[in-house]
Amino acid sequence: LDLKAEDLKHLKELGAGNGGTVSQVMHITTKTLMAKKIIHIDANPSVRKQILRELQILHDCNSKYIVSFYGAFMSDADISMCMEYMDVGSLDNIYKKKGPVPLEIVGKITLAVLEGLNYLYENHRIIHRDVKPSNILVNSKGQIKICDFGVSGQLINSIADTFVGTSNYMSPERIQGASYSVRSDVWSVGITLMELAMGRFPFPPDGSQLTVLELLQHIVNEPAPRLPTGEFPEDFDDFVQQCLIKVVSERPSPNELLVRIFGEIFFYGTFLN
Ligand SMILES: O=C(NOCCO)c1oc2ccncc2c1Nc1ccc(C2CC2)cc1F
Ligand SMILES: [Mg+2]
Repeated sequence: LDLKAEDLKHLKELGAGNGGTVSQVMHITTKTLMAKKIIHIDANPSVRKQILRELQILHDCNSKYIVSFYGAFMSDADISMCMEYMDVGSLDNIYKKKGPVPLEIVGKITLAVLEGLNYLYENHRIIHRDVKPSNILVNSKGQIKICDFGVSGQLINSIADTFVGTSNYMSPERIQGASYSVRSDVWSVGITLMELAMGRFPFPPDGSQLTVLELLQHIVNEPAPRLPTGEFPEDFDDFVQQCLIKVVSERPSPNELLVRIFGEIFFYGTFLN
C-alpha cells in the first residue's frame, strides 16, 4: 500500500500541535479511515528523503499498544504520515473534557504505555522521547496506544531545529543536557499518570503559574512532585514515586517496571488490575 496524496480524501481537521497538523482522511480505494499528520520541515531534499527512509521502520512496529502506521510521503516541504484513526482521541483532550481519569482506567493506561515503550525499545531500540497525555490515544474498542515516538533520528533533529521542544514532561537529567535513555521516558510516564489521575498538570504543587524557565528550574532543583496524600491508594503512590526518582540510574526502566508488576502479587487488586 504505497500512499500518495491523491489516494486520500480530506474529511476534517483533528488538531494542530507544535509543528504538526492532524486531519482525518479516507483512503479512497480501500475506504480506510486514517489520521494524517503533516509536519512542515524546512530542510533540504536529501534530509527529507532520509526522513522518509527512516520512517519506513514504522512498518515493522507492530504491537497492539502502538498506533498502526499506513505510510508516509512528501508533499512540497511537508512530510505526511498516515496512521490508524483513533476515534475517541488523545488522553489530554479526554481528561480536560471529562475530569480526572478513574484509577482503574489509569491502571489500564499504565500497562498499555509500559508495554508499548517496552516493545519499541526491546524490538527496535526506539526511545519514545515525547511521552505525554496528547501522545496516548484511545479508540472506541477501548484500546490504548502510543504515537509520536522518535522513530526517525533525522526527524528528531529537524523538529528540534525548527520548533521549541522544551517539554513539560522532560526529566531532570534531560533538562540538564544528559542524553535520552528509556528511563527518561519513565519520568514522563510518572508525570503523565499524575496529571491524568489529578486532572491537572502536577507542577507546581500549589497550582501557581510558572514561566517555562521557572518550571525547568523547579524540575531540576525541587523534589519530585507527589500525589496529594490520602487521596490515592498507596500502591499507585508508590508506583508514581518509582517513576519520578530523580537520579536516573536509580529510576526503573519500562522493562523493570513490567517485571515488578507481573512478577509480584502487586498486580492483583491494585490500581493496575
Ligand atoms: O509527531 C511527532 N511529533 O509531534 C510533534 C510535532 O507535531 C513525531 O516526532 C517524531 C520524531 C521522529 N520520528 C517520528 C516522529 C513523529 N511522528 C510519529 C511517530 C510515530 C508514529 C507512529 C505511527 C504511530 C506516528 C507519528 F506521527
Ligand atoms: Mg503528538
